Amino acid sequence: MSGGTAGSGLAGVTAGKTAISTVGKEGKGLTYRGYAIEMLAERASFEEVAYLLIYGQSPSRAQLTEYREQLRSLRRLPEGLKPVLEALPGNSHPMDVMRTGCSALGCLEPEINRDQQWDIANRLLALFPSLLLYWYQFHHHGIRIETDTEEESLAGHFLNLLHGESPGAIPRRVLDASLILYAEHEFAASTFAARVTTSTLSDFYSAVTAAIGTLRGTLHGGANEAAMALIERFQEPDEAEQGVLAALENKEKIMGFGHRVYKEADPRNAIIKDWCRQLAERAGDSYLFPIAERIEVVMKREKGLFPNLDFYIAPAYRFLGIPVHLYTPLFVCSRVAGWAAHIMEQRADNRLIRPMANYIGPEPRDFVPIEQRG
Ligand SMILES: CC(=O)SCCNC(=O)CCNC(=O)[C@H](O)C(C)(C)COP(=O)(O)OP(=O)(O)OC[C@H]1O[C@@H](n2cnc3c(N)ncnc32)[C@H](O)[C@@H]1OP(=O)(O)O
Ligand SMILES: O=C([O-])CC(=O)C(=O)O
Repeated sequence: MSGGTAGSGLAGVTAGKTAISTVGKEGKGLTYRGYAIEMLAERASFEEVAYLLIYGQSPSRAQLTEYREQLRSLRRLPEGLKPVLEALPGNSHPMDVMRTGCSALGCLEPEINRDQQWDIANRLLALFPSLLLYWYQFHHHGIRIETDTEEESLAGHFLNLLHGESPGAIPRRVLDASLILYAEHEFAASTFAARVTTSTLSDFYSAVTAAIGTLRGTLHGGANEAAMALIERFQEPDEAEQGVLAALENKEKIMGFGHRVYKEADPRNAIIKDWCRQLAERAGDSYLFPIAERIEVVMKREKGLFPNLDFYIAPAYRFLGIPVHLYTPLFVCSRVAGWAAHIMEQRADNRLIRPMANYIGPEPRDFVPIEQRG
């Protein structure tokens, strides 16, 4: 883009190279390190995918066993973090808790040299569910939980800390699949924020903290909570249809629909929708899933728009008994794997990311000192 102005919001601009994933490339859909998302979501585990993203190759069986063990050993909160989490208000948005918790960890366990980057990535991956649920249980139920469980997977660990018991196979599997779907997405806004921060030679925690703050907004990761808020407004599909038509008439955005890169469909949607349908059947649900499906039909008919990953993940998480304000933090718990891979990739071939702006302000003019102004 030399000379001209990039499209608004950098739409359509290629801003760098990556070997981590492809998004919306013709014939390639969504791949992590060359593997199709459909195969990963069906056949792999989240830990396997995190390893693939962070280390650049699939683990052997022995490596995966060792990696799971390593992550399990990193779940305990540092003592210094507990008072910080306890001091935060109970009515904070949990994304603010994630952002502050990550930043505080950067003070408690700072990155002194680059060789630590793999350890820090794994520590964040292992610790984020503990951090979030320690704060949540302390403020919402008045208890100080132990954050190391015997659960093998992050999904099982999260549900165990949330519900206080080991989850069943289906909830564990669905949450695991959703984490695989959330793990990585090329130069999404939060990842780009992490790369910009990294490009100044800043530390790992600063890059992840910037990414968390960027994910929080409803045009990005915050859309999953906003989608649930929309779906919950309605009691049945006809009401949802009328409500969505009225919102569109008002030029409101329907969260969980559309995408900057995908033009016809988000390949992750079919996978999460299928899991959501299964959970609805298990729960004997007769309204959440039909309402969501009606909204999908209306959005296709009225706007030609399709659901992105954030839409059906919302009712799926509801069926898993996850409070709505923990949806975007769960996105963090997974995406930190992708962010970590991008931070490392940026560091390996770094140049300061610093574009230019087209100036549209006033022409040069004389400055009038304050005492001479009216
Ligand atoms: C995991 C993720 O982060 S996926 C993204 C999650 N975010 C959301 O679901 C938020 C809702 N979706 C959106 O706001 C957008 O589709 C985005 C932000 C994802 C992509 O945005 P952009 O590529 O900038 O598209 P933009 O916002 O310009 O939309 C293009 C047109 O489609 C419309 N449109 C796009 N998405 C929506 C939507 N969800 N609801 C209603 N209209 C929409 C816009 O109003 C605009 O219409 P216009 O040309 O008549 O003004
Ligand atoms: O790629 C994007 O812009 C947003 C997205 O779907 C993701 O981060 O998963």
